[in-house]
Amino acid sequence: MKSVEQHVRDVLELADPLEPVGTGLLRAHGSVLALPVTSPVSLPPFDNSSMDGYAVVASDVAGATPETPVRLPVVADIPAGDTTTREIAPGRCARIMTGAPLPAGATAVVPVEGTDGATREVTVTRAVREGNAIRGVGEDVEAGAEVLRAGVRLGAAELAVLAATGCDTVRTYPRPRVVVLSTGEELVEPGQPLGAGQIHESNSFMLTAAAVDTGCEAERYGFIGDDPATIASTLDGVLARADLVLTTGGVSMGAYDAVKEVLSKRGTVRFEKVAMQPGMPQGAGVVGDADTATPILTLPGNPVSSFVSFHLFARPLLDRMRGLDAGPPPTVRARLSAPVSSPSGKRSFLRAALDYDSTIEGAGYTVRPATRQGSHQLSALAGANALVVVPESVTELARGSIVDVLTLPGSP
Ligand SMILES: Nc1nc2c(c(=O)[nH]1)N[C@H]1C(S)=C(S)[C@@H](COP(=O)(O)OP(=O)(O)OC[C@H]3O[C@@H](n4cnc5c(N)ncnc54)[C@H](O)[C@@H]3O)O[C@H]1N2
Ligand code: MOO
Repeated sequence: MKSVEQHVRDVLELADPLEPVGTGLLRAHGSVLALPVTSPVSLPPFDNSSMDGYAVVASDVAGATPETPVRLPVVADIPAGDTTTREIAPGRCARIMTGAPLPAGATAVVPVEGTDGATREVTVTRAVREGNAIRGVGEDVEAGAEVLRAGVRLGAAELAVLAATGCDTVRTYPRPRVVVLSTGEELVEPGQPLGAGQIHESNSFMLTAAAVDTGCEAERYGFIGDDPATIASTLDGVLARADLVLTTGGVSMGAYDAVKEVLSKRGTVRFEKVAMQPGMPQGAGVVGDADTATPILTLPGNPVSSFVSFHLFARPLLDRMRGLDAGPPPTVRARLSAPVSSPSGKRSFLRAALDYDSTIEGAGYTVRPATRQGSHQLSALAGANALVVVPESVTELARGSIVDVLTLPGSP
């Protein structure tokens, strides 16, 4: 059987990072920056006050106390946004608001709490040092400096720094467009009654959500039956609007495993058994014309198998497409709170709840494996935030063993 690592390598060969595009800031939220951004302006762009108060010459108020107040005439009133060029001479002051430009000649700001707040002649009762409550030009960012490097994921803070430097468009890797298509004659749309032998379709909801969580634009095509001609024409129809197609079902050894039948005759998809549990039957390749070939991963139909396959194979590929490092899934070491078993020769990915435990000496993680580990058992998947990895050569692990754990969205 093929190793998990080899299958990851083969999947990552299926696509390069997508061609970067220019995008407005909010549209770029969550995307990855393709080029570094330098600031054309200094931040702050001008010396300004960090407090509401009075711009003064610091030496004028050096001796100010409640017992020995200093009185200064107020020659100007400067709100934030004031565009007038202003200046104060020694012995005078200007009332100034937070964010307002510091008048020339001023060397400090006395907060309003250190004064009587008067508007014609102010009484200052607190001495301040030179530079007090002044935010100097460029003390945050100097004009020409790099503010974000290529490869950064744009979150709230990154969008703020971009906007602050006046940047309204950035070059980012587009979000991969993922189309999710499930197959199976037994499937029924949720909300509809079940007939004999039928189950409600769930994989396409799960994978569409997982793709969105991975920073993609995902389309739930829904599901179709096992008719090869319908599968072929449906795939042809979605290729043009997908950077990655994910299918589920129809890839094992069954007599009606139609995805395998259809894709064995077109594209480069190879169907293989990967030495893992769950998720053994996998297909990966590209379909469509050479210049527009679209990667496709055919994931197994069992819901838990499909979920685990997404995190091990689809997520790294999607990360690569959107400009991130497609490294191994994030992993922590944790202490098992219950014994587990695993088939020999396969790497198990057991659904589990990971907790950060500050009572452990030196602090650390504990991980509680779910009791229902069947690849059809969605109830245990729903409570899981991690996957315990049991190596191929290990069949039993005792409670208390230290194990590798893949973290999933929502893990501590
Ligand atoms: N003789 C063998 N049988 C099976 C093998 C094998 O090696 N030899 N492998 C087993 C393993 S492991 C898996 S995993 C499954 C994979 O099967 P398929 O990918 O062909 O998937 P299906 O047979 O279509 O469905 C499997 C299972 O999952 C349910 N299912 C399918 N699609 C959905 C969906 N969209 N939403 C919810 N549930 C779905 C389906 O009803 C089946 O119960 O094969 C084993 N068999
Ligand atoms: O590999 Mo299947 O995914 O065990 O259930």
